[in-house]
Amino acid sequence: MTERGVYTVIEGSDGVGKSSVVQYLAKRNRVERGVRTFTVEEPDSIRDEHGTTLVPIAEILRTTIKAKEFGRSALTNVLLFNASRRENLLQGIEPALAAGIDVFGARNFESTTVYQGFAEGWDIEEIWRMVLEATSEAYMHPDHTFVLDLPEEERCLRLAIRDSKTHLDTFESRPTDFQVKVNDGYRTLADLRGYPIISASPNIEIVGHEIWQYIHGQNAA
Ligand SMILES: Nc1ncnc2c1ncn2[C@@H]1O[C@H](COP(=O)(O)OP(=O)(O)O)[C@@H](O)[C@H]1O
Ligand SMILES: Cc1cn([C@H]2C[C@H](O)[C@@H](COP(=O)(O)OP(=O)(O)O)O2)c(=O)[nH]c1=O
Repeated sequence: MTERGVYTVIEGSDGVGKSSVVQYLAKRNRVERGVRTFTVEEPDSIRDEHGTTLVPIAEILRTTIKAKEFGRSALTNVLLFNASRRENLLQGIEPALAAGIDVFGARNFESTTVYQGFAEGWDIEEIWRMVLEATSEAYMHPDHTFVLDLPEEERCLRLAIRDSKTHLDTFESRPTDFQVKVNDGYRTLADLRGYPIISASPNIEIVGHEIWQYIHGQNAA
């Protein structure tokens, strides 16, 4: 019987380095361990090792979600994110894990908890109930979850550099008090659920290696 793949999630605010860490870990997993590895950066589609989109509807939903010209309530955001992750799970993540493919993901239901719950004020219990209805216990309990943490000034600097050529999306353009709730929300959630909080300040090799050691070393999370 094929051994099930390992699902690892990196969480944290916009611009802390989730995507960079996911790409670092996926590459290292392929090169050092020779394991087939996919990546998913919610709310985008899961992608294979060539960067090919496996769930086109998730990619389409992401465009709608990020369009700040379309006003919407917190509940609509919960529904949109859950629609995207349901299809990603059913068409991409679950079949990959069942086939023995490892999956590294940026964001999971903690993002909805923090952004739509702690920051936008939608009921947390209700969010968890709705995520579970759209997904599964396995989705809500990945093998590993890590939260990246970065001082607010460093985070803003990274976002400014990354997005200098593009425009800020629906969530990135929220006012500072929204962002404070997001940052605090991640720390609260990590404490509550026992997720390791990783400092995202050092360079990507150091941040990525620390998480790699958690996964494969003695500090297994
Ligand atoms: N450890 C790091 N040190 C310096 N810059 C980083 C580091 N990690 C990511 N970056 C840069 O910061 C920006 C945001 O990183 P990204 O991975 O896109 O964050 P996220 O996925 O959390 O939004 C990118 O320009 C990226 O190259
Ligand atoms: C998955 C998810 C994302 N979001 C937000 C966080 C981001 O601001 C935005 C996705 O933007 P994206 O650019 O894909 O992520 P990032 O900025 O981390 O690279 O959607 C939620 O509000 N709730 C959710 O459940």
